[in-house]
Amino acid sequence: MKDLWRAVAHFARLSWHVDRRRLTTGLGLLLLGCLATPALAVALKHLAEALLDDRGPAAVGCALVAALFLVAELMLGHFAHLHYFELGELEEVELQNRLLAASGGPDTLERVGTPEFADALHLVREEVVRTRSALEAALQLVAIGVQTVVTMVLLALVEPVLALLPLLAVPPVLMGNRAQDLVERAKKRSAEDSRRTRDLLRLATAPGPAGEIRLAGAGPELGRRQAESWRAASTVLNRAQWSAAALRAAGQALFAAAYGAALLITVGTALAGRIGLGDVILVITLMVQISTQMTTFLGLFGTLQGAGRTLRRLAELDTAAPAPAEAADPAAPDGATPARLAHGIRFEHVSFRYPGAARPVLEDIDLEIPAGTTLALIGENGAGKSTLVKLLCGLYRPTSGRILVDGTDLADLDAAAWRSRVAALLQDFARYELPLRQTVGLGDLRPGTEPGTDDAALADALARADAAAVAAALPQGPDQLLGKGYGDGAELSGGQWQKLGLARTLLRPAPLLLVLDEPASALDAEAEHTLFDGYGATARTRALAHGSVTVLVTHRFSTVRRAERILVLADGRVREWGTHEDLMAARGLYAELYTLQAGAYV
Ligand SMILES: Nc1ncnc2c1ncn2[C@@H]1O[C@H](COP(=O)(O)OP(=O)(O)OP(=O)(O)O)[C@@H](O)[C@H]1O
Repeated sequence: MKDLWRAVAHFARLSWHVDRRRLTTGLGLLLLGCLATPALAVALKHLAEALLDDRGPAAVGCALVAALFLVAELMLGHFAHLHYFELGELEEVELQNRLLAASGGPDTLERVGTPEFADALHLVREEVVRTRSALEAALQLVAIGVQTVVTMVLLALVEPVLALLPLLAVPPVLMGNRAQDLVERAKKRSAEDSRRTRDLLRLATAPGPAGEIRLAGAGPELGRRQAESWRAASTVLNRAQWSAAALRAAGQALFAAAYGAALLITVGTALAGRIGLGDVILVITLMVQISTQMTTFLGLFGTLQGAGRTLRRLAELDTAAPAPAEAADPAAPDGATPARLAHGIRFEHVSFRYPGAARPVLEDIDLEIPAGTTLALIGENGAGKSTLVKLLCGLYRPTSGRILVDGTDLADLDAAAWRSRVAALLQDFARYELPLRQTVGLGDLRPGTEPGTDDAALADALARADAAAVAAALPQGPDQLLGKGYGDGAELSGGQWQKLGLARTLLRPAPLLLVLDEPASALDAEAEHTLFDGYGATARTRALAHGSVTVLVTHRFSTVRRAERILVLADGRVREWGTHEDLMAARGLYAELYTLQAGAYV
C-alpha cells in the first residue's frame, strides 16, 4: 500500500510542478466522464419509469439525456488523455534521468560492482518504461473513487444495505495486492537468473565476440546455459504466478458471491413492493458498473503499485550495497584540489578489499611518488595493478590507510574536482560511437565549451596519441561517425580505438595525475614505440607545468625502464620499488623478468 501512495504522491507532485493547467484540465475531464457513468444509470431509471407510465415525450427526453451521458462517458476520457499523456512521458524521462544518475552517479565504484546493485538496476531498467501510464492510473483512480462514492449514495437511496456492495470490492483488492507482492518477491529472487539470461543472449548475438564464439564452437554451450538460466528464472516466476492467480481468483469469487447476494436482495425488495421497476433497473445498471469499476480499479492499483515499487527500487539503488569502506573523514569533503602538485602523492599503509571479497587485493602499500615523476607499475596478472590505479583515480576508497595528495587525504578532496584533474586511459576504456571529434573531445568537458570543437587542441591530442593518421584515413576526417551501431559509421580496429582513447586522455586540461593502464596492449611494436616517445614528452611538459604524476601500467619492459620509478607488485604487496638501475642491481624479480624479456628480443 505504501508503494501505491508513494507513486500517487510522486506523480501528482511532479505533474503539478511541470504543468498544473494540463493536470487540472485532464483530471476535470476525467471526473466528468466518470460521473457520466452513474448519471447514465439514473437516466435509464427515469426512462423505464416514463415508459411504464406511458409518458412518451418524457421517455424521449430521458433517452436523449442517457445518450448524452453515454457519449460523455465514452468521449471525455479521450480528451482527458490528450492533456496528460505528455505529462506521463515527461515523468518517464524524469525517472530515466534518475536511473542514469543512480547508475553513474556514485562517487566511487564499490557498490556498482555488487550483485545487489546489478539486480536492482536490472529490475528498474525493465520497469521504468511502464511508469509512463502511472500518472493516468493515478488520475483515473481519483475519478473512479469519486464515481464509487456517487454510486454508493445512489444505491443507499434505493436500499441502504446495497451501499455496502462497492466496499465488498476491498477484499479482492487486498488479495490482488498480496498476489502482486508474491510475484514481485519472485521477480527479486529470480533477478540474477533473468539478468544472466539476458546477458548470455546479448553475448551470443553481439557482433564483437561473434568470431571467437564461432571459432570455439561455443554457441550451443552459451545457448544451453542461457536456456538453463531462463528455466531457473521462469520456474520461480511461474510458481509465483500460479499462487497469485489462485489468490486473485479467491478474491474475485468473494466479490461474485456478494454480487449475487445483492441481486437477490434487490429482487426480494422489488417483490415486496418496496421499489419499482425503475429502481430495479437503476440498481442492476449500477451493479454492472461496479463490477467494471472493480476490474478497472484492480488494474490501476497494479499499475500504481508497480510504479511505486520502481520508485522504491530507484531509492534503494542508493543503498543497495555497502558504502565505501571507512572514508577517512565522514564529514563532507572540504579539501581543495591543488592547482599544481608541489610534493606528490603518498600511499600511507593502504589496503583494499573489494566488497564481498574474502581477502584484500592490496595490502599495506606504503610509498611516496614525488611530484613530476613517471611511475611504471608491473606485476603478474591479478597482482592488483589496475586496482591501485583506480584507487589513485578516486574510483575506490582504501579499506584502510590513506592516499595523500600533497598531504591532503584524497577522501577529503571533492571527488568531481579531483577527477577533473585526472587524465586516465583505463583498460576497459569506452568506445563512444560518436563523430571522431566528439569521441576525443569528451576528454575536455569544461563548462561553456562544446566538446571537440577546438580544432588545434584536437589535432595536437591526435598527433601526440599517434592517431592523426586514423583521423586522416576516414572519409569525413574528424567529423566521421564512428562505429556501426548507429547510421553508417566507420568501424575501427582495437588499436585505433585505443589510440583515440589515448587522444581523449591527452586532451584533459591541466591534469595532476596521468594514468595509462596498458595503453599499448592493442598496438603494434612500431606504434608502441612512437606512442611512448611522444608520451614521454607529454609527461615531461605536464610535470613541469603542473607537477603531474604519470602512472603507466605495462608488461613491456622496454617502456618500463624509461620510468623514473618502478613499482613491482606481487600478491597485492610491494615486492620491489626503485629506479631501473636500483632494481637491476638488486637482482630480484624485476631484474629476472627484465633479463628474460630482453633475452627474448636478442
Ligand atoms: N570489481 C572487482 N570486484 C572484485 N574483485 C575484483 C574486481 N576487479 C578486480 N578484482 C580482483 O582483484 C585482483 C586484482 O585485479 P587487478 O585488475 O587489479 O589486477 P591487475 O594486476 O591489473 O591484472 P592484469 O595484469 O591482468 O590487468 C584480481 O584477483 C581480481 O580478480
